[in-house]
Formats: sequence, structure tokens, C-alpha cells
Amino acid sequence: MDDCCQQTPLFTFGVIADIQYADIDDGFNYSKTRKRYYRSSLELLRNARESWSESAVKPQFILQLGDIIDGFNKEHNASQQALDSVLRELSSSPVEVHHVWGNHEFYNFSRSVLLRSKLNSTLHVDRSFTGAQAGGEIYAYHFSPFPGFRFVVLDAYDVSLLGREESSEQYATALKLIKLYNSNEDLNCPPVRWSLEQRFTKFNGGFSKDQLDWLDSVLSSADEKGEKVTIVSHLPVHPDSTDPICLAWNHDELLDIIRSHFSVVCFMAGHDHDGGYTRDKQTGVHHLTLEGVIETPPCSNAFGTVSVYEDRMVLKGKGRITDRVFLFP
Ligand SMILES: Nc1ncnc2c1ncn2[C@@H]1O[C@H](COP(=O)(O)OP(=O)(O)O)[C@@H](O)[C@H]1O
Repeated sequence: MDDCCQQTPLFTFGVIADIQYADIDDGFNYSKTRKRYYRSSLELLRNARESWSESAVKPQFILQLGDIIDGFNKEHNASQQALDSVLRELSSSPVEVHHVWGNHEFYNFSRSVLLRSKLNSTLHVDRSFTGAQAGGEIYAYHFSPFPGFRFVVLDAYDVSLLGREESSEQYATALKLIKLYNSNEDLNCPPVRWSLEQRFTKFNGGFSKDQLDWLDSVLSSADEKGEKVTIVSHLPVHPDSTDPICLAWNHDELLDIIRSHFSVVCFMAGHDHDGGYTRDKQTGVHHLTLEGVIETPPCSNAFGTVSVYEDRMVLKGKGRITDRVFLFP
């Protein structure tokens, strides 16, 4: 690392993904290739929170990249209890948390319940979001924690079979789309094994035209102001930053928007518990997929602290999170 990292950062923030806490014994992912540590994930969250609390430069905020509790809580009637446990852990330090929504949020709660819950950060963080939200039932908003820097939280399940009433127009639209690619009876089962079309599963989703238009206008305004924008979403959008089975349905449309605005410097996601990273060749935008807490052994960790400077962001990872430098394009 060069001299930059000896300087005091403008601000720092924490990142953590796929905690998927449940008070149940360890298990495995669907294909039985990765162990899942459901109880230990709360301890790993505690490690992250303690490390952030004790750090010399306190993070200004935390980005929780989605899937904070596991879908298994629903069948144990323990959704609210599990959510209370992780939120209690997070709230034992005063730093504000920006929650992203993933598929496991929708296994536990409906969209309307989530919109009224503590996982709707627009209701609970200590700043005004007037005019900053996408509107309607879309959980997307932006905030500026420091002059010249903006963060956009996206709703990757805006078009989805999850969280929508089966009788709703949105459900019908999502069903029509997924069925164009996936003819399996079980829509969680991917339609193909190797191509990008694997992503058309029920555990993924996409961004509506309303949300894409909103993002486009937020980024146009950021371009004009000369801001540096980091976008966060549960689902990754760059095929080289993840296993393609984890990509957002219309990842290509989202990428096109990012590529048409020079303000974007970084895109952060969760969902793929093995993590990933690429730098987009066309724009130099960094695409980080953060390794998931749930598949991290109790002896390790999975969180990071990002220090932001004028010309770069520096990720200091703990446990299996790799240190990285994101030079601004
Ligand atoms: N290949 C697959 N075929 C059928 N169902 C699957 C497949 N992969 C995952 N699922 C199911 O999809 C849901 C979400 O999978 P899960 O592994 O819990 O997601 P995540 O990776 O977000 O934790 C679960 O109900 C799981 O059983």
C-alpha cells in the first residue's frame, strides 16, 4: 500500500453480507458443497460490530448487503425473533446501518411488512431522505455521507416472484419473464447449467423500468455535481464478479446505465457467498461481491472496512475478505 493509506481518510464505512442468522444447527447449501453456520453467524456479526466500535476511525455507517436472517426462520416461526437478535447486535453500537434486501428477507416477510420494518433504512437512519427515494413500493434510495460522495441502495427484487402477492400485477409480470427462460416446474431450479441464463431462477429478481429510470436520473444529477457514486444491491450485475447463477435477471440493463454515467466508481453486492471481483474493462468501475458470513467458519470472519480518499477507496478485509484498493476511474 502506498502513502495514501497513511493519510486520514475522508470517511470510512463497514460492509457485511449474507449473515443469514437462524437459531438452528449447521447445515449445507442446496448442492451440499458449502457448510452453513447458522448460529455462529451471529457471533461473526458481533466480531464485526466490536471491531468497528474499537477502530481508531469509527465507520460513519454500515452497509448490510442483504439476507440478514435465513429463510429457515419462517418454518420455525422465528422470523421476528431472529431479526430482533441481529438488529439488537447491530444497535449495540450507535453507527447507522443501511440495510439492503435479499431473497431471504422475502422468505421471512412480505414486501409491505418490510417497508414498515426496521429493515427499511429510510425510516430509521438519522437523515432526511426527502426526494431521495425511488417511490412506490420500490425500496431504493440514495444518500450522501460526505460532500462529493453518494451511495445508492437498489432493490434487486423489485421484479420478482418473492415478496409480491400472487394476485398482483407485479407478480404476473415477473412470472411471465421468468417463464420465457425457465420451463422447470420448480422455478428455483436453474433452466440451464452453463450459460448466463442460469440466473432466471425464483431466488433472483430484477429492476423495474421505474427503478432503472430513477437510477438514471440520480446518476445524471451526480454526474453534473461531479460526485463519486457507489451502488449497492443484493444481486451482482457484472458477469465477471460472480457465479452467473447469482446475477440479477436484467443485470445487462443495469450495467448499461452504469456505463453511461461517469460518476459511478463502485458496485457492491452479496448473494454469491464465495464472493468475487472484477474491474469493468469499459469503464474502470469496480464490481465487488462480498463473501457471505453464513458460509464462513466460526474460526474466521467475513466483514470489511472501507476507507475513502479523494482518489480511491481502500477495503481492509477481515477473515476471508481480501484487502483491495479501488482506484477511482
Ligand atoms: N439448484 C437448485 N435447484 C432447486 N432449488 C434450489 C437450487 N438452488 C437453490 N434452491 C432453493 O432456492 C432457495 C434459495 O436457495 P438458498 O441457497 O437458500 O439461497 P441463498 O444462496 O440466497 O442462501 C432454497 O429454497 C433452495 O432450496
